[in-house]
Amino acid sequence: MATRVRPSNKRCAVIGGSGFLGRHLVETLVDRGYSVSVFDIRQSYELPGLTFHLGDLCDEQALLPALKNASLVFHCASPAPASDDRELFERVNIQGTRTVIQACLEAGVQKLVLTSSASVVFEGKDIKNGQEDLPYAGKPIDYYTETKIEQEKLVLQACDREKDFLTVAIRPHGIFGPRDPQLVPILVDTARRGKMKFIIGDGTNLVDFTFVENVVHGHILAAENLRPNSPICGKPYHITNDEPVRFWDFMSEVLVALGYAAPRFHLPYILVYGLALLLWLLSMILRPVLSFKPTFTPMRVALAGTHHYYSCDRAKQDLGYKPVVSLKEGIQRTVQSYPHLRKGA
Ligand SMILES: NC(=O)c1ccc[n+]([C@@H]2O[C@H](COP(=O)([O-])OP(=O)(O)OC[C@H]3O[C@@H](n4cnc5c(N)ncnc54)[C@H](O)[C@@H]3O)[C@@H](O)[C@H]2O)c1
Ligand SMILES: CC(C)CCC[C@@H](C)[C@H]1CC[C@H]2C3=C(CC[C@]12C)[C@@]1(C)CC[C@H](O)[C@@H](C(=O)O)[C@@H]1CC3
Repeated sequence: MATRVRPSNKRCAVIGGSGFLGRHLVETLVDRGYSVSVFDIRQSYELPGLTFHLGDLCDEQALLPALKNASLVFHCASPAPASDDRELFERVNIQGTRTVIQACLEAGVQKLVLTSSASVVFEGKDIKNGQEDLPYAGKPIDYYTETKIEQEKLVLQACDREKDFLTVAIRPHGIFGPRDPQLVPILVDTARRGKMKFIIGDGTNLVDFTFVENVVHGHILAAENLRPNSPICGKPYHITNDEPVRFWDFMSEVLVALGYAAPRFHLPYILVYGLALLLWLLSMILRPVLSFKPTFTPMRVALAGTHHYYSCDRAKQDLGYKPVVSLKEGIQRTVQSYPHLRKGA
């Protein structure tokens, strides 16, 4: 009779390990002596001793070899928010997450750490020092957020001590850092096209931007504290830099450090939001004949013109979390990592 090998608790799998956050997570896990296997639809780098498994997370048979002998799985894969593709989000974030849970149970995985998002409670209205007990957004601002909500519910509800399967969700907000494909590149592209002259609203709205290494730190603490008797089982945790900053100050600091002018002229929030909504509707109606992607989507305008910052007190208390890199240092390290995005480069 075959005996079931108890997976080593230093053996883990990272689903989405080729992505921005996933790769930072993988590198830190390897540094800390974990044996890591990466599952992704693409391979974006190589590291000695790392095993890559290429496949779609919606395919359980493709997933199983990557989870073999792993006691811990991090799920940080998602289609990019900018794709705005409802069918893709539903397939990957909802159906795919069901498949991930099923595959974990089949492979005997004991812990699943999901990368969720603080946006699961954001409806485009101000959130100041939001706690984890805020209700999920009743009217999510886009399909990405809508499916992140369902994904988080699936993972947290799957937590089952009887089955020896424990889950936890990390909700980061506004991740930035070296190799980010989103925040700084989109900002610079907008500036290069001369569209970063305006501040949406009065410019005093506070938001969280979180340096990627702090997000990684939160994930690893969650994994290491996930035990049958721990209070973190089945719960979500905000992970932020714990330094809310004015959205437009952050944007200006990054732009100026890369050689671009900071935005100066104010435009009323409601006007820009209305225009963004109109453009988005037009792009939907014209989709069959003309494809264009507006820079100022309703989601980006809402994020640029409202307060959205979150308390990470629960993570401090239950996980012993404390940011390891300050906002100032995070911005410096990020800017230095993008020489090709400097003005004139
Ligand atoms: N970037 C942020 O500001 C931010 C903030 C909060 C939460 N998050 C969450 O963090 C996670 C990682 O985000 P990121 O910014 O690193 O994104 P990313 O696009 O850099 O990484 C996502 C990875 O998932 C992979 N992937 C997508 N679909 C897949 C599929 N069907 N099968 C296998 N792999 C697939 C991609 O190839 C990619 O490597 C996501 O779950 C995202 O929702 C991101
Ligand atoms: C065109 C300008 C007005 C703004 C240019 C910068 C934006 C591209 C970013 C500013 C805030 C960012 C952000 C996200 C994407 C990029 C921005 C809109 C997320 C929506 C990405 C997905 C995450 O889950 C969200 C989160 O909860 O952290 C991000 C929120 C901030």
